[in-house]
Amino acid sequence: MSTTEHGTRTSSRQDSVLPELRELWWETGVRARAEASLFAVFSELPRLVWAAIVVSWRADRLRTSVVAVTTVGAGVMSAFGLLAAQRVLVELFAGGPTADKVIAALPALIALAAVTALRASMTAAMGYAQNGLTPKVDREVERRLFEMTTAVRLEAFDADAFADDMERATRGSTSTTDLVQASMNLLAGLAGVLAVAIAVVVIHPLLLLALLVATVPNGWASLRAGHLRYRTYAAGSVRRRRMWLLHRLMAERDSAPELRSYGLRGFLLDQYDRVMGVETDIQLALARRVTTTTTVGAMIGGIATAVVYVLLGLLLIDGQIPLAAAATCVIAVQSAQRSLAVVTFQTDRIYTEGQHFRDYTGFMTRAADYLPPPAAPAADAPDQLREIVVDDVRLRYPDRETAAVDGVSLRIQAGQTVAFVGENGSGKSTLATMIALLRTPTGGTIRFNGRPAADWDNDALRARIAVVTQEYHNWPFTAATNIAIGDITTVPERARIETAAARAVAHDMITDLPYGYETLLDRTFAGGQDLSGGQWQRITAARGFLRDADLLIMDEPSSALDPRAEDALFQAIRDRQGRGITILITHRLANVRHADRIYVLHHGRLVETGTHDQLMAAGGRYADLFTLQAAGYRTTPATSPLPRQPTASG
Ligand SMILES: Nc1ncnc2c1ncn2[C@@H]1O[C@H](COP(=O)(O)OP(=O)(O)OP(=O)(O)O)[C@@H](O)[C@H]1O
Repeated sequence: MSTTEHGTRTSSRQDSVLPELRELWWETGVRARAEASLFAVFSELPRLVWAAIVVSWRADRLRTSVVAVTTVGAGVMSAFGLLAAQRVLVELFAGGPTADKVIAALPALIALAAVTALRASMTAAMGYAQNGLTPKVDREVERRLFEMTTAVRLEAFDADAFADDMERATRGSTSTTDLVQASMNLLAGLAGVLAVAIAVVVIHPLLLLALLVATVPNGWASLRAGHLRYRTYAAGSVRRRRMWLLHRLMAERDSAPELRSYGLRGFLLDQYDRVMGVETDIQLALARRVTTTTTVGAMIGGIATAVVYVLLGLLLIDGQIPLAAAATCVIAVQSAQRSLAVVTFQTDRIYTEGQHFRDYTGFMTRAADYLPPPAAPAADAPDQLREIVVDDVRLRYPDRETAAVDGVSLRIQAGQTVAFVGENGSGKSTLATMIALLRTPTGGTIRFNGRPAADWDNDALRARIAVVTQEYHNWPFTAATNIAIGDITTVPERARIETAAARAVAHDMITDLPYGYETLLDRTFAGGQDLSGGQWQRITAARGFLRDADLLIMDEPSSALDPRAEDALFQAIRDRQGRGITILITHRLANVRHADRIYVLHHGRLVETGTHDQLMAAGGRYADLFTLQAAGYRTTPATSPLPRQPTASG
């Protein structure tokens, strides 16, 4: 079936709910807010404007003060301007020779020119201060977000919907500048409206009511349109994430080879059509509703303005107001309409951006629950890690029925090299991440030199631990910095970096690169290079060796290494024996033979413990796995000691 046919097929059932469009918990809350009444919008406004002022104040006090003063000043000048204009008209419409009328109007004319110039300079100063505020507010908010996302415990990333929550918070952080700007423009618009209202009331109170009638419908329409747009945004967060994912899968280098070798083009384009079908439909429905709402609002607004002018004419004919006052009133109506248009537009903006801003502040509050507890007063770090005791430790991931690590107890002492072995998913990495203080156990305790982790200064304790994880990250930095990440203070210490690289069999490979240690390891940059999987693994192993930590955890450090590199790496690991603690996780059991102790995990439980010889003699799970693996290296086929895993074909 062609792509177009796929598209047609899916567009005919656009309303069907695709499996990936699952509604998440936070969307329910967002929808409730998005469905708030107009009354709720207005009642929310003062709080949002206040929040904007607080953010702005924190970012730059001087510029915030300038904006506040010029906003009020410009409003006052508007009122004076109108009153001066009325004075000019009164003098010009009075009886007598024209020259006398002009001379009489001259003081008011000079006053009008002065307040107009003053108002213009205040508006210019306000604009200048606002432009300077934008980058400061951006920085203030974004930095706080990054401070939070880099501080939360790893568990946060396991929690359902945390990624969505964070995506929306990122959007919210960029909304803050808009919120601040809109709040200031709103206050400026309100000052303008207030000035006109005061001037109009002086002329005739009834005109104030007419003014409101002329502007409220447009205001309602623009508020409603903003409200609809937000609802659509809220409902589309999961879909947008999916689109982003598809974009990456179809347009990026990493997925390009598999996409072609497995012929995934049609499949992915079909996925795209499905998601976009739903998206397009929703956007079209939104456009229809927004257009209807704004058109109706504009029509009612137009009728209301006509009513205002008719009313003015009637008052004039009736002799209720003089001609000069009526003329001033026309100017006032137009000025008020301009200011009120600003007010309603900015109200809409504040409401819309305010929702995103609340996503940001809400995320910051929720994410704070994942911050590590503050260090105990006077908490310190041990001089050297002498002993690690894992006592009945368990960890269950959110949304998982069973514990990944279930009641594990063990003791590791200084100088020991221990190994965690077991089948895939048996809990080895989870146990190691708890010992590395990256995750907190949901039960039991881990003690370092006899004290629970919570009683130590965790940052200082972590500095004594080096971890090479299975899911290492290829940082877009130079080869030298990629290794220095293991102890970022060593960036300028080339000798240490090179020693660590040599231990991880990475030195020669790095010097062969076009710029040696200064080669940028990311092809997206000019002159950047990419490495093979095994070469990256050597770099990450070097990262682990750099700190010469009291505790080194190596989780599958050799899965991509060639036999020679693997042998050299394990030799370097063995060199630590008797000095520091090393925890080794590997499926290549030949490499754990030298370990002082081997812990065998199965379904999260510790099922066997001992040295290689003890475990082989016991003839249990370890012996089975080892014998099976060893059989693969024999030249003559051996009978498998393990029952084979059932296959799909039986
Ligand atoms: N972030 C996570 N969220 C939910 N479940 C997880 C998470 N990480 C691991 N698990 C689950 O916990 C169990 C133990 O995983 P773990 O990675 O500790 O196993 P492992 O023994 O290291 O496996 P492998 O040999 O494949 O590396 C598995 O069932 C896995 O699916």
